[in-house]
Amino acid sequence: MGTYTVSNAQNLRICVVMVGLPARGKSFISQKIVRYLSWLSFKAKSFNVGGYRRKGAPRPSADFFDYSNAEAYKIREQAVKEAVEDMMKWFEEEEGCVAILDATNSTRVRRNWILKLCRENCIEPMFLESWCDDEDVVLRNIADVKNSSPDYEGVDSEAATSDFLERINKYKEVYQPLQDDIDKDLTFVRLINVAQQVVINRIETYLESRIVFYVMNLHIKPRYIWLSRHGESIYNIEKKIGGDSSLSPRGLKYAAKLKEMVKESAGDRDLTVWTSTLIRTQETAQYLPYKQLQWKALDELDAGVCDGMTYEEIEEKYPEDFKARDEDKYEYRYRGGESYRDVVIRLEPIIMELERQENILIITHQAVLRCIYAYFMNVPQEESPWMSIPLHTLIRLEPRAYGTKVKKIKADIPAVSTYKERGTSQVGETYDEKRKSLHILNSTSD
Ligand SMILES: Nc1ncnc2c1ncn2[C@@H]1O[C@H](COP(=O)(O)OP(=O)(O)OP(=O)(O)O)[C@@H](O)[C@H]1O
Repeated sequence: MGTYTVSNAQNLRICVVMVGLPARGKSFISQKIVRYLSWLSFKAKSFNVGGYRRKGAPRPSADFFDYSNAEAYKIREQAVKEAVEDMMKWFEEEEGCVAILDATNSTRVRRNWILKLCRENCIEPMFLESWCDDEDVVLRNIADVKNSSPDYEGVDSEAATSDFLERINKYKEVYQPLQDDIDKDLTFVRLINVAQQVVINRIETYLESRIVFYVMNLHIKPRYIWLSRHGESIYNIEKKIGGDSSLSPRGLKYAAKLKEMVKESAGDRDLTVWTSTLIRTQETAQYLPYKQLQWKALDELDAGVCDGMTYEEIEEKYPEDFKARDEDKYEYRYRGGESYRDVVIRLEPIIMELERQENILIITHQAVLRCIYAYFMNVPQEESPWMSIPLHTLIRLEPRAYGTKVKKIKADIPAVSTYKERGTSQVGETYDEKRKSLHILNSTSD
């Protein structure tokens, strides 16, 4: 069943049943939960009923969602049945841990049907309702994602908005929100107007409580997250790993230039700078005129007995370890030090805090940055430790409805490459077409 970073000792299977009117962020929340849990090594998957419905009704108008439309009702029931069937298969065949049933699930009859199926299959049902009566938020959501949905291909945005509002009205006719009294025996969370108010009921397992804590921390305000490695350090030039050395003269130049780069990218936005506790990240942040915070959790992966050595020295002194790390870089733990998995565990509070915050600039180290980047960009574990993240480059992440946009800003100040490919103790890039995906941040596009 794989190794977990947070306990799932009881080998639980959870079905998060989304509830809510259209354009309430159900798919947004579903995808975020899947990304968060996958990053923590839980097998998680979202089953979007809209996607199944599109097979039978690719571009329906609002009338399709009228409950008295018997023909359409059949198609919609078929879609949910197919989604649930696939979900059950996934639990069985792929040993899934958390499935998300992403649909409106707006009536109690529908929810009771799912509840019964879950209980028959030893799956814990957890209802997650997003309730929102803020018309501005709903209109923004429609403009953000619905007008460009495949449902409205070729339809102008005004007509799409008006049809979508009509669709919401059809759902409102039958919608039964979760209620403290009637639903008191269910495990549920209600997010009211994003997370202005959160109601939780019968959350019993640790994993459920992690999910609740995560969704409570989400917000939808536009913001940027900037990531940068520290400037080139003396150890980087000497090809040594770890340590706590100062910046090289070129690294100091980067620190000075970073102030302009951030100013240009952020404009008048206020932001907070997070660094590790190591000298090289603080020297890199020294000219930035923003509030600064140091986090121990942002310190570089601890190389244990290999700290301060070059890769060549490691290969010579610890050949078996050197080989083992190349074979499974995510799991390999340096003697007396850490693995990538260990770093992910200690970064979890950082991710949680990042979700809560607005504009943040993080100045940290190669391995830590790979882990943070992997969370935002959904990079699989087997790839993330091999990503090339060059020195003297500012990365701007912009969280969007269903993903994150990346912009890379190069300082144009030369620096050594600290990238080590599999199977060699030499550092430096040898660009290889076949392994393009591992060099995401070295590609030329933004
Ligand atoms: N808790 C929330 N309440 C309201 N809006 C939210 C919430 N979380 C995210 N959003 C916003 O919802 C939008 C995405 O809507 P999404 O497609 O996820 O809605 P949906 O409820 O899945 O709709 P549908 O039922 O039509 O599939 C994004 O613009 C996002 O900012």
